[in-house]
Amino acid sequence: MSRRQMRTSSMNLILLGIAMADMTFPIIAIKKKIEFGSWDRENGSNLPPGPTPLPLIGNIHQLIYLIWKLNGIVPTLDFYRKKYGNAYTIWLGPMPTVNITDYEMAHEIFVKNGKKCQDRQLAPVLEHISGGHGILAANGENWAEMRRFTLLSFRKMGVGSGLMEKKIMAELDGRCSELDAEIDKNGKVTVPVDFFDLTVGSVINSLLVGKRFDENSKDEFLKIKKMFDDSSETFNLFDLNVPVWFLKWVLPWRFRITWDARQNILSHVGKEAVERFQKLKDGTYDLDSEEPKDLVDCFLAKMRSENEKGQDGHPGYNMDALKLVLHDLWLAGQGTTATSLYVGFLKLVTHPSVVLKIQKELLKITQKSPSSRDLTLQDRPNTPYLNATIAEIQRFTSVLNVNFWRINDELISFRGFQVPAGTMMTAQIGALHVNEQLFENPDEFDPERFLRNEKLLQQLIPFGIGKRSCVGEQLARSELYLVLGNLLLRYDIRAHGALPTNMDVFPYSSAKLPDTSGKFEFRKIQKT
Ligand code: HEM
Repeated sequence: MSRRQMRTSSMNLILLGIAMADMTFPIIAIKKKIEFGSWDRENGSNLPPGPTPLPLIGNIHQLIYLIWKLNGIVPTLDFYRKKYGNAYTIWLGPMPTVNITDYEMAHEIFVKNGKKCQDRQLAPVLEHISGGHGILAANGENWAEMRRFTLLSFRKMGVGSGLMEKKIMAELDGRCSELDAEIDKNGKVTVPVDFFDLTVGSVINSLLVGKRFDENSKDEFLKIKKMFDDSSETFNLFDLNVPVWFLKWVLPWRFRITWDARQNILSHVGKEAVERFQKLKDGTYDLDSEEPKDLVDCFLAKMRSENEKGQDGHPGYNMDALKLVLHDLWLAGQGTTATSLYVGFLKLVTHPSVVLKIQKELLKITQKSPSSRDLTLQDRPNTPYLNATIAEIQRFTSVLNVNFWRINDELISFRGFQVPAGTMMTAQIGALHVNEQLFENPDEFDPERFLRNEKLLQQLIPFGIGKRSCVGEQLARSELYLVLGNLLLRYDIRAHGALPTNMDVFPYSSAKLPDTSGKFEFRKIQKT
């Protein structure tokens, strides 16, 4: 771990402590108008077991100690699971949080009782930036409308169908032709993490604003990406709860780093939308609502039709909301997918027998006389080994150390527990994916676990569960399948130098960030 990383990690741990001493209660309790004590047994609540909380500070002191001792949030959540079972309560100050680490239980709460827990506990700093618009840091009618709109627009643009597949493949082919040019000269090419970032970033950018990242725009993309990574390094449980005024006045550098990263993404993705809106007003651009070019076109068409309805139109369709939706999709879809691909290749180059099995499976399907072809989404039912490997990669990657909390708006009863309205609850995906009751020997990279027990595929929830689960799941699944599968068909891929082993450089932050210094060597596989 570099000195900078060590500094950030220690800082995160200290901040976690300050945060919990104790901001959470006044902020959430006042906002949600929840009375202190509403979690008492007299009020009919019977929360799952957990460590004994102290007045006001709850379990914060134990949390900080364990996170330090066990070196991370996921091992701490796993420790509590082993001690108290798959549903346990941890008190962040005087606020209880109910944590679930088992699939069946998560399904019972977040799917069967899905409507009762649609709202997120919004990080004040993110809510401040979003103003309640967008998808990620929004709740209620605004969130529901934007989520519906996004899913519908994705469908219109061919996500999950051949149309999107063509776009992903065109992007991959473009990137591969750059690699091939280098291989033709030197016999091999060194591939850093940027390759995955740019491939995924371009697919999302094309979907959102109709542009891929080429030679001219790639530096701009990498700059924004770096800013966002820097802000993610420091974003932890503290930022999820602390009020904006505290950040602004006591830790202005910390507020600025989050604010700048978000504003930069906003202005980058928003620029194209604003320019197009202006052209539409000037009459120099027209919308094709039958075949929208990208998400901006879909939104502008909807905005126009809602405006035409006058008072009856939905007020949520305006330029601010468009910018926020673009921001959220870019933010939520870029790093998650690119990290999964990068971690995937880190695992694959250290497990050559897995690669050989995948290649054998894929060649059987794609290498038919007289020529070979690319792998397509239609092949999925015939590639169980690749499917299992992608599942195992996603289990290992588990992009969130601590999942976003939902807040239930009605009492939820499960397995004899009674969780009153206003409680923070979540399926802790990271901890669930290392639960040895579900995934035997969880530290081992073992794709075949999913072939030995097919039920396991259902119990893996990398995209979350319930009403707030991932909007980009279909897109991400298509990208992972096409990019991983086709790269393995085209190239012999090995490690370039020593590979990093640290899969979570900032184990105290809310997202999992692997050491991205790893590089790969690609050589072309000669095809028939
Ligand atoms: C491998 C890639 C991805 C992973 C592992 C992933 C994972 C997740 C997870 C765990 C959540 C939170 C679920 C919860 O609250 O329980 C989420 C939410 C979300 N994801 Fe993804 N995601 C990925 C790719 C994408 C892509 C490609 C997009 C869009 C282009 C996207 C957009 C979103 C949005 C907008 C939300 C918030 C949904 C809401 O609040 O209603 N994600 N994702």
